[in-house]
Amino acid sequence: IPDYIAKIYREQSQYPSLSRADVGPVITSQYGGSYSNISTEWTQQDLERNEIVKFCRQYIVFHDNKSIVYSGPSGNCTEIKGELLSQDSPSGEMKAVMRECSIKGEEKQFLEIWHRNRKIKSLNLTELKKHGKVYEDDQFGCLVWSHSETHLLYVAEKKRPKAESYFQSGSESTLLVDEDEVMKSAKKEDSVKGDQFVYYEDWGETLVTKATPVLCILDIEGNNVSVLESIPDSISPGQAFWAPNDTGVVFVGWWHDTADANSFTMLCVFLYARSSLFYVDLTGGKCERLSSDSAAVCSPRLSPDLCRIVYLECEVYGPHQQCNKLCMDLIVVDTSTDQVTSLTSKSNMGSWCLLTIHRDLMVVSCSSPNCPPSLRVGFLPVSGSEDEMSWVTLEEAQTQPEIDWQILSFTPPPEEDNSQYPGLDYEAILLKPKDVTEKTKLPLIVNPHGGPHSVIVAEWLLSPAVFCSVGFGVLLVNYRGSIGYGQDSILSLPGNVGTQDVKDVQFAVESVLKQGGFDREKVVVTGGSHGGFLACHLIGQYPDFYKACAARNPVINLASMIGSTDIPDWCMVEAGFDYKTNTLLSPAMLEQMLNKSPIKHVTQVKAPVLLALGEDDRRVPNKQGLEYYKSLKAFNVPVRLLWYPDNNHSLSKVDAESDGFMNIVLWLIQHLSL
Ligand SMILES: CSCC[C@H](NC=O)C(=O)N[C@@H](CO)C(=O)O
Repeated sequence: IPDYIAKIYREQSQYPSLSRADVGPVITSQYGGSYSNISTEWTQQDLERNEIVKFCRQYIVFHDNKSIVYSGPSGNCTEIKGELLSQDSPSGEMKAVMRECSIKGEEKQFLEIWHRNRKIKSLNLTELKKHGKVYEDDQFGCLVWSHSETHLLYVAEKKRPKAESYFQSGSESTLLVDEDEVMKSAKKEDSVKGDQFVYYEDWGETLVTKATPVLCILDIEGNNVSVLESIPDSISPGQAFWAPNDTGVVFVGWWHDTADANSFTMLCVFLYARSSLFYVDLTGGKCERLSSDSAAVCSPRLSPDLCRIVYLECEVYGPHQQCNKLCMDLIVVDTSTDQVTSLTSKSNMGSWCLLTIHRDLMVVSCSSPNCPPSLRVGFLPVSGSEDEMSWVTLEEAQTQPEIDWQILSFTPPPEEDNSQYPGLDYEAILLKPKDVTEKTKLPLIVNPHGGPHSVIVAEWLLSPAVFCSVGFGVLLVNYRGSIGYGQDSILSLPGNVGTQDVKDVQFAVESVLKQGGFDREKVVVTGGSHGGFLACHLIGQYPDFYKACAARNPVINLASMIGSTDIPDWCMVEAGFDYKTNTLLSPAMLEQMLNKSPIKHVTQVKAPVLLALGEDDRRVPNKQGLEYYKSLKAFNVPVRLLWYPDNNHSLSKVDAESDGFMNIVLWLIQHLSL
């Protein structure tokens, strides 16, 4: 059995995901036709190399600016190695690449400029020592060409003064005997004694080692990098772009509490903290705030007519991922009328993701739980004709015939309605193996997502697809509090975690069992993070119902986690309190946190538990899972612990993800006696 399942996992993991698409400028060919080049980036697990590989493929799309006349690939796939960031220039003539490579065992970062078929510049940023490592993450990182194509804007770690010990050999000035030596030493880099072991607070999970971002500009012609000095120390900049005419730069600035603005050890930083849009004028150096100073903003974009900035805004702290994100469907927002229209209402594809739009030419990735991602292009129809939207497929994907899926809706029973936010429904996605006989009663895996304010959309999902291919039904529950169902749904959950979400999942499972087709004696639960919190709650609150459980980095005890997670605000908000950085926890607050935690029900647990923990998890520190492991052992519940070194909260390194999957499926099979 394990070999058979591993074979299916290997096959299904070979479907790549689209991570990016760029549309080049419209080119008129010598025969009069117009075309655009589209470059796409994909990712795929490479089980042999134990890496997620990134590759690119180009396509050519002939069009008349309204519809597509002809399209197709213009080459094969090429693997991308060492690229941290890349960006084509607006004219399409040049490309900038931020590259990391190892030279004689030392990691170096280069900024390369490519022109047509050659590399015309390769600037060793590490040697230049103007700043620390470049930020390549989605939160702060950017690489943006100026409109004039003469400058590049990016974010990097602020240069830190060299730190040395008071006792470092040669550091004592008395050892310098002649004056020349004293002069030479003064010219050496400034160093700070005694700061070698000072703790630098960073931005937490997935942003470790990133503490103090600065905006940097490369003057391409002059080979000169300058760090923008006029941004106040109390603001960490990111997500930047050039203002029209390149006279300034717009960016998101995260405010942080500064104890000492000149030291690097002052931050009280969570990405969910207050942030505003800023403009820094490059001629006079003035930095001004453009948006409110009491909200959180992100994802600013300059409109194509260069007249407006579009960005997302939400309240500071409160539930993470509260209503400020468009997802689930591809929609058009008419900014003059506020009307929202679906472009994909006629499609049976579960999920549409807009990768880019350039002069109304859209590039999308679409997929379903039974169909891996395919690449499509199409022109945005004129307002009112959204129904006529027509898509051209550039890269087709095969529907998996053995998987059936549907979206289910649930209305909580009256006693579970939330009196403050009444009348909220929720949904779940059910995957079932196709072609099973009427009499077959399938085992069911229940999987609530994490967050809790996130969502499982009806897209291609590797693990559920493999579970289904080997004979399990999979129920993915978007309980009340999931995103995509409005702010009321999100707000209904904080203060009610461990009850409302648990009951929503249980009600969904009971409803599915009533429909028939599943074996009531073979129901198991899996989940990661807050999904792991729910899985552990469910086996504690319904001890005879679930026959096995598998949890990735689960939240076990809010009271013991608040002091060690990188997002303590999460613990307070989800437990039902307002968050302030200077709140002192009282015994009553800690008691409320404990009461809402799965550890409260540990003595009831009967289901065997598989725990998968990341050694470097900063979000839900592995001590949480260890606390549960020790308690389960103390109460003689079968438990197995998988420990993944060099892995953080997501356990998404290829070996961890594939090993985790195999261990989970075999654990469930073993404890269901399948
Ligand atoms: C203190 S972390 C609480 C759980 C975590 N929430 C936010 O980061 C979580 O559930 N994460 C989910 C989804 O983001 C996960 O799957 O890791």
